Amino acid sequence: MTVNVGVIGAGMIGADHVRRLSTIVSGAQVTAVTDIDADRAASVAAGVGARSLATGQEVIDAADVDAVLVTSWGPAHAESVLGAIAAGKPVFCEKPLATTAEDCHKIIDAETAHGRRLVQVGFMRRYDAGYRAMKQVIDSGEIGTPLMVHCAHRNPTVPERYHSEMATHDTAVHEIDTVRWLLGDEIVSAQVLTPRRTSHRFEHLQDPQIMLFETAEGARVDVEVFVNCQYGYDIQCEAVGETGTVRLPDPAAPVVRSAGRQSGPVLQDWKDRFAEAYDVEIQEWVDSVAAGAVSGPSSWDGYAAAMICDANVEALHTGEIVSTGLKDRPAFYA
Ligand SMILES: NC(=O)C1=CN([C@@H]2O[C@H](COP(=O)(O)OP(=O)(O)OC[C@H]3O[C@@H](n4cnc5c(N)ncnc54)[C@H](O)[C@@H]3O)[C@@H](O)[C@H]2O)C=CC1
Ligand SMILES: O=C1[C@@H](O)[C@H](O)[C@@H](O)[C@H](O)[C@H]1O
Repeated sequence: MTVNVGVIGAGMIGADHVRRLSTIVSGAQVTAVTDIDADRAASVAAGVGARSLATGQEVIDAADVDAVLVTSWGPAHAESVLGAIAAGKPVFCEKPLATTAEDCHKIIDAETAHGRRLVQVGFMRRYDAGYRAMKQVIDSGEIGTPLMVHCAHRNPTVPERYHSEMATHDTAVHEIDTVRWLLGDEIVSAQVLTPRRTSHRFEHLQDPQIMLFETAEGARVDVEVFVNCQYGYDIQCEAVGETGTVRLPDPAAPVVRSAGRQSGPVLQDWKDRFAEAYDVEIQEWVDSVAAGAVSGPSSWDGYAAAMICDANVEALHTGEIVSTGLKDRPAFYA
């Protein structure tokens, strides 16, 4: 079976997923594309022989669209996801699921009323080979009960429009989801420490930030977000258990020994770091749609991330330890 995909939002990652669906992923084709920038939609659609349509609703309703991929701006996500659920069509939504926890909850309610899962959220690190290998080690019990996780998310620079809250919503949101998934545990509180600021930043930005989370089972998680580190895109993660540790491997790269020095490259762009993870993520989504059983990060995971991000932003502004207020995961999302 070929899954016909309709795409809402043909910007940077939308166009990249269209390319991926057309040239890398098997069992899928892009049949319709929309964007509020009609020229962009037309150009991306033409590149893969798809139709360009005027609105997201037209894409959702199209007879030749079996499943919907939402890659518009965050504030527009909820409307498209709710539209897809109303049409009974599987929908892959790039993070965030919605920009408010309230909208995430509307999606949970609509999906639950529909009676089976339709939504997958684009937390692609769960598809990265290194993180998957880490999870296998943790789940095997080899390092004992996890006690701590140390993470770092460093970008070389960010543009002026990036502000302090984005360190949570745009950046640490990946660690928030990844740690919940790695540990199979929920984050119950958040605190943010604000070190001396780097001079390599726009004046309005608190950079770096150290985020401290506690899980329901009592593990402690620290996430360093440093988005003007200058030297590269660097993602680090180490879980410490009662009897051992496991560390995320760095991407494979040649080690050069020359002129009395040993050196190797550091990636500069997150698109390169997670390129393979995106491929696997979209392939597994297509396969799950074809099999009629959507899996992967769920609406509940999107909601939990939104709640934890909100608590973290409050913690940034107040300096307090803030409870995430998350209730138990509903059986529907077990
Ligand atoms: N999982 C990941 O690692 C990443 C996820 N993202 C997420 O993907 C989403 C898109 O990000 P980018 O591609 O970087 O942004 P972008 O600005 O390059 O593209 C967004 C596109 O959506 C279009 N758009 C906005 N509202 C629309 C609507 N109501 N209907 C149709 N089109 C609409 C815009 O015109 C634009 O072309 C964001 O939610 C972002 O957080 C982005 C980068 C990486
Ligand atoms: O979502 C993303 C970007 O918005 C963000 O800026 C990067 O640091 C992330 O790693 C990437 O996955």
